[in-house]
Amino acid sequence: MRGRFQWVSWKVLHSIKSPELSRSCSGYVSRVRYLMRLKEDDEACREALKSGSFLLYYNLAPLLKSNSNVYKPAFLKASDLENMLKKIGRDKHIVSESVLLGCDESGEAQFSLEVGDLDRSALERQCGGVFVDLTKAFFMLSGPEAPIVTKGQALIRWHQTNGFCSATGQPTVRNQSGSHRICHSSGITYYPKMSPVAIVLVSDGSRCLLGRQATFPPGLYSALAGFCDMGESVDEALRREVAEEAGLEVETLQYSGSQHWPFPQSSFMVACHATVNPNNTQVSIDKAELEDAHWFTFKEITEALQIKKPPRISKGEPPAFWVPPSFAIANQLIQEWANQQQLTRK
Ligand SMILES: NC(=O)C1=CN([C@@H]2O[C@H](COP(=O)(O)OP(=O)(O)OC[C@H]3O[C@@H](n4cnc5c(N)ncnc54)[C@H](O)[C@@H]3O)[C@@H](O)[C@H]2O)C=CC1
Ligand SMILES: [Mg+2]
Repeated sequence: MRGRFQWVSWKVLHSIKSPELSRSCSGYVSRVRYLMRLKEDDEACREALKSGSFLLYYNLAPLLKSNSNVYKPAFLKASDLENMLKKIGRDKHIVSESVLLGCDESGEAQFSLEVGDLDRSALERQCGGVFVDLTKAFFMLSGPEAPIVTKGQALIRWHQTNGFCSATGQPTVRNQSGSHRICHSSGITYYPKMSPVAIVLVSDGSRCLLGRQATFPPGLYSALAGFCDMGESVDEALRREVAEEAGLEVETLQYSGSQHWPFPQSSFMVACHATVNPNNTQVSIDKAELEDAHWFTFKEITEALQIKKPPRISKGEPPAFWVPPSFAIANQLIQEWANQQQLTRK
C-alpha cells in the first residue's frame, strides 16, 4: 500500500473518543443547527449576543482565570460584560464586534472579543483574570479547553488582517457572526482561511524519527511537518516532506488525527504515521529546513513523554531531550507510537 492511507483502527479510536458522540445525538444536532443559523442570520446572532458568553482577548492574548492553580478560559456572561464595560467607562456597543465561536453545553452562544484598545489592568481587575500570551496559555490549559481559545484568537486575527479586498483594495464588511467578510465592490466573499499542513511520525519498526528546526526551544524534537503545496494530496505532501527533509522514502501511511494549529498563522494539521524500510534508514538532513533529525529509541521516547513543560536549562550541560506537549498533535503521534511499541514488546 505504498503512499496510500489505510483508514483503520486509529481513526475508529478517535471517533469513539469524540465528546460529541457521547452526548445525546439530538442535543448535538440541535446545537449544530442553531450555530448554522447564527452564522448566517444577522438578526438571530444579534439576539444571541444579548445572552451569550464572551472570551476577551487583549492584543490576541486570551483572558484566563485560575482556581487553585487550575487555569480556565474566563468566559463572561453578557450582563457581566456590560456591567464591566460601564465600570471602566466604555460603550457597550463594542460587544457587537464579537465573533461567534461556538455553543456551550447548555446551548448558549459563545463569542470572542478583542479589547486591546481598553485598559488592560482595569479589565484584569474587574474580571479577576489575567491576559496570557497564547504560547504560555497552552501550557496552563487542560486539553479540551485549548481548541476554543485557539479558535477565538484565530478568528480575531483573521478579521484584523482581512479588512480589505485583495482584488479591489476596497474595505470588506463582516456579517454579524463574523463567519465571513464581503467586498461589496467586487462581490467577493472571504471566509476564514487555514493552511493545510501534513505532519508525520516516521518509524523503522523499532525507532521513530524526530527533527528540530534551529528556531525550536533547546532540546525540543518533533515529528516532521510541512505545508501542502497547491494541488497536492496529504499523502503526496507527507511523502515529499519526508524525502525533502530527511532523505527517506515512505512505504506506508496511516491516518491518526487532525487539529487546528494557531502558530504562526492558522494551519490545519493532518497527522499520520509512516513506515520506512528498516534496511534503508540512513537519514540525510536538509540543513535549510532542519538543524538536526535522527532516530530515537523507545526508551528515549518514553522518558521524553514524561516531561510536561519546557525543561530548565542548566549551564554547561546539553539541553534535555523533550517532545511537544499534549496540546500539539505531534505529541499524540509520539504517544500512539510508544503505545504501539509497548504492545509489540510484550
Ligand atoms: N501541532 C503540532 O504538533 C506541530 C505543528 N507544527 C507546525 O507545522 C507548520 C509547518 O511546519 P514546517 O516544518 O515549518 O513547514 P515546512 O517544512 O513546509 O517549512 C516551512 C517553510 O515553508 C514555506 N511555506 C510554504 N507554504 C507556506 C504557508 N502556507 N505558510 C507558511 N510557510 C509556507 C515557507 O518558506 C516556510 O519557511 C509550522 O507552522 C509548525 O508550527 C510543526 C510541528 C508540530
Ligand atoms: Mg518542515
